[in-house]
Amino acid sequence: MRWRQRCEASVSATVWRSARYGTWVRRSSSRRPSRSPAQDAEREQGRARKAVEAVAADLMARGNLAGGEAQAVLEAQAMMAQDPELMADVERRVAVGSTAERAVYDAFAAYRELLANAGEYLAGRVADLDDVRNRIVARLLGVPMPGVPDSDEPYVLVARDLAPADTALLDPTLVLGFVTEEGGPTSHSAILARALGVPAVVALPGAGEIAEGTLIAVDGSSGEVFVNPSEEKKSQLEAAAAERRAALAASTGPGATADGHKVPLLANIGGPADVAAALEAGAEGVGLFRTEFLFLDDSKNAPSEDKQVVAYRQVLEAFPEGRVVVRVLDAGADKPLDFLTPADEPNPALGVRGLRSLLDHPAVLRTQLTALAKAAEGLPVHLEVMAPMVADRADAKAFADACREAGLRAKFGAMVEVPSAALRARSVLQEVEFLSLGTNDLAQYTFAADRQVGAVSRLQDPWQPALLDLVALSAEAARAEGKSCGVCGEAASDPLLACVLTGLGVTSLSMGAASLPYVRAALAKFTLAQCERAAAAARAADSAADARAAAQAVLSGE
Ligand SMILES: C=C(OP(=O)(O)O)C(=O)O
Ligand SMILES: [Mg+2]
Repeated sequence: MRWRQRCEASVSATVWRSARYGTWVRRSSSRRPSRSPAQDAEREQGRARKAVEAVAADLMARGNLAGGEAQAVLEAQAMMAQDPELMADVERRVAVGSTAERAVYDAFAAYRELLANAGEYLAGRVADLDDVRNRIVARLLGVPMPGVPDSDEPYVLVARDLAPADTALLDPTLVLGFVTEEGGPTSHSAILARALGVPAVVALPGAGEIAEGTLIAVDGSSGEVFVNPSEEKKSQLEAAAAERRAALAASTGPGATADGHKVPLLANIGGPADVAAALEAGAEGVGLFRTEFLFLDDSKNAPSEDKQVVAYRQVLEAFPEGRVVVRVLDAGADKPLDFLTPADEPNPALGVRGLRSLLDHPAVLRTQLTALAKAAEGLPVHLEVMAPMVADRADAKAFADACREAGLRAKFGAMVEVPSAALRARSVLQEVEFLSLGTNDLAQYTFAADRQVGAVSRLQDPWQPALLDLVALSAEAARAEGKSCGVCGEAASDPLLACVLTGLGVTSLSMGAASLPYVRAALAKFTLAQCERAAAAARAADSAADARAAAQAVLSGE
């Protein structure tokens, strides 16, 4: 039997027996607690506060033990637990009669909805929030915390989903791989699996049917899980894994092809908390700083200029002399904000979002640009600022004018997320100095396939030749204008596709920190001419699957 699911996590393979994550414990604390009225509000509020503090301290302690990327994730979780607004909400709910556990559950539910609707990146944090809630509720109920199985034997962990707090302390000599039924490419279980260096396949339908003790092979590079694999399959996978490990170990320094064509490898970050992981993975800078996180605390008002200056400066200081590309607020559609996004749009993805929304609220854009200008003052960093959802030259001009008016000393750029901007890239480039391809939205608008609707995910595949054509058009236009054109959508994090994008003429690649070593190793294996041949072969195909196979065939010399 063989399951197949898109590659979501690390790129190596393992063959071992499965063991199940303690889901019963998880369920006991993730179920909504009953609503028996609290007798003594003050006492309940005290219990809630104590539980929150204990869970935050436990998460911090686990982070200290784990170090590295896991520490940043766990510290972010501890901050979620201690969020003053959440605590105030819990106390309000207790004051009107909830028990502490029920109040925690309901307050987290409200926050959860906000995150889930805030776009792919932030939606990926929902699992972390759920875990914090489960831990607090478990403590209040006096039941054991969620946890991984105790075992002296190495095993492959099969779970509905994994919490960072458990994943962080896993011993990679015991846990040889993960398979989860839930989660996504940006979920922390996938990210931490990559950091641990074990193969993982996430969001695999039917994973829960794998019985404890079954022999399974997990191929993180293809996203395949083989149940009871043949001897031949086992040795094939083991040989491929050994080869990849050797390539990864040899991959350091700036991104470049085998013949020295430089392709700067940059990190996508969602805020200062992601900087440590980016540096550790050797990011040469930041290619996409999503600034939406700053706007989530208060859905009614924009954050003050001072608050923004502090957050931006923290990021800029981390990359002295490096390049940091900041994207101005991308509100609307999958990232709605009450004070900016019209409530009654019949089709929000085609409505007032991204730059359109900022041009309708010039004061919000002005504050953000002024804050960026102040944050960069006196720093040697190469600041670049770009706008999401630029459709044409007029959009690009309006953005560049706003940047100039704010006194911003930076390069101004346009994201290419709307097909019209790719088709008329040379015209857009008359107003701005660089392009950055947001392939997630570009796929959505090219194929009229909502990125939040699973039923049309076939069309969201960045290997679709039509998408590759638009990438090529943008890169050619930038080259003709002597300007740069990077990719900051998910496409850049697929090592094989990264080689194809390079062959199409893209000048930098930006991705989640965890993908950087894999992309760096893949690029270093091939010359620019090979990447160009792979790109031509992919564009000549008629489907995403054929494009991938054609590029693979060229690069493996078939
Ligand atoms: C990078 C992109 O932006 P986001 O995913 O934040 O919309 C994109 O659309 O590819
Ligand atoms: Mg986008």
